[in-house]
Amino acid sequence: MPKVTVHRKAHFNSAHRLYRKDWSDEKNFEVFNKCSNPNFHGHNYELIVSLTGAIDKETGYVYDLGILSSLIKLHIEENFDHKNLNIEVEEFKNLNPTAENISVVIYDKLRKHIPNHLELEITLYETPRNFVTYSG
Ligand SMILES: Nc1nc2c(c(=O)[nH]1)N=C([C@H](O)[C@H](O)COP(=O)(O)OP(=O)(O)OP(=O)(O)O)CN2
Ligand SMILES: [Zn+2]
Repeated sequence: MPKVTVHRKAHFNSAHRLYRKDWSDEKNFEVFNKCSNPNFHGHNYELIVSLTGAIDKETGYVYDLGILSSLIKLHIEENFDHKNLNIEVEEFKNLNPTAENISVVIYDKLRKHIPNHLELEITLYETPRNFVTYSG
């Protein structure tokens, strides 16, 4: 049975600040540099959600990309788009919103809505040149 991967792209624009509350501004600047600016900065995040599995004999689908698009809109875009991640998104109130941590949060939010037999991979571009992947 061949396994095929389907991908859906999405995007959201968010502000964030990389820092630790228990460090001084100086120490945060030493480690996170300009990304620790106390006044925040923003990114146009590009997200790719990938599902791998067998092709369903009846539908010819691995998974309906229309349903995947709706899941991403409901669970990711509505929570993250045009938000300050540190202040407005519960998951990052005590978690540094690095691309690594954001991709794990996205994975955890989507995993529970995706059938168990499908593998899920998150690819998150923070800038056109900085991106991370996470697959659980
Ligand atoms: N491992 C990680 N490193 C960095 C992260 C991250 O999430 N994980 N994030 C940042 C900052 O958010 C920063 O804002 C990224 O912007 P920048 O350094 O300007 O990235 P560019 O790709 O635009 O930079 P160029 O060097 O001009 O290509 C930093 N590191
Ligand atoms: Zn940043």
